[in-house]
Amino acid sequence: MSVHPISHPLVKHKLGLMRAADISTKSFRELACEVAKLLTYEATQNLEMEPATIEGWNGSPIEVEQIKGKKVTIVPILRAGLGMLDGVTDLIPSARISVVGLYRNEETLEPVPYFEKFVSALDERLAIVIDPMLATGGSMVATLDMLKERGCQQIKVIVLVAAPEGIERVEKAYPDIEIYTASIDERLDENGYIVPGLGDAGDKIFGTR
Ligand SMILES: O=P(O)(O)OC[C@H]1O[C@H](OP(=O)(O)OP(=O)(O)O)[C@H](O)[C@@H]1O
Ligand SMILES: O=c1cc[nH]c(=O)[nH]1
Ligand SMILES: [Mg+2]
Repeated sequence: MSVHPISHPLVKHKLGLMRAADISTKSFRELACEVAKLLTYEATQNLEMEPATIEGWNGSPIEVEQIKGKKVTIVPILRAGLGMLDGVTDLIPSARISVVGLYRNEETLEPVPYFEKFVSALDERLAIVIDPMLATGGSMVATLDMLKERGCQQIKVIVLVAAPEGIERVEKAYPDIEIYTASIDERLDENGYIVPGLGDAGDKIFGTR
């Protein structure tokens, strides 16, 4: 597995703003979307291209490059993953969307599934899983299990913040998966929250704090 911490100044600056204790719901939501967009740009850098011939402005045929017919499904993990969705679809507007609903049991920290709706032909698609937080990694591994069970072969993960513990858990279960993140933070605290982290990303995006 490769982990790609994205150190672009815009990503670092915007993520830094998201860490402020007094950030508003509006700002947190806007920044989550903007950082997601920048990470999507990085995560799609090596998509395969193919040449195509089109009619140019003066009627002459011209050679252009197009993204090779790879179908994409974006997979937000509810709830918090929805806060990144608009940023990703801004760059990949024709992507299909699969949804996975999980919440973390506050005592065991294990993921509890409550919803799933996948698009068809997962075996032919690149899946881009999005969630702001990769903490223990339980929610992400559960989502990757669902995708793999349905035949999905190419998967990328985009998270705003990752804990080393979560990266390790995903790496153990799925060594072939690439993770794009705006930051690898220090550690998890005794309640399974990422430090320094962002706090509860779902609560901040939905205003349920
Ligand atoms: O790596 P893990 O230890 O599994 O923790 C990360 C998960 O926790 C958060 O979701 P939460 O359970 O708070 O649900 P929510 O998005 O509905 O707030 C977050 O958005 C991840 O999905
Ligand atoms: O730090 C964390 C860990 C899990 N879920 C969050 O929203 N934040
Ligand atoms: Mg939450």
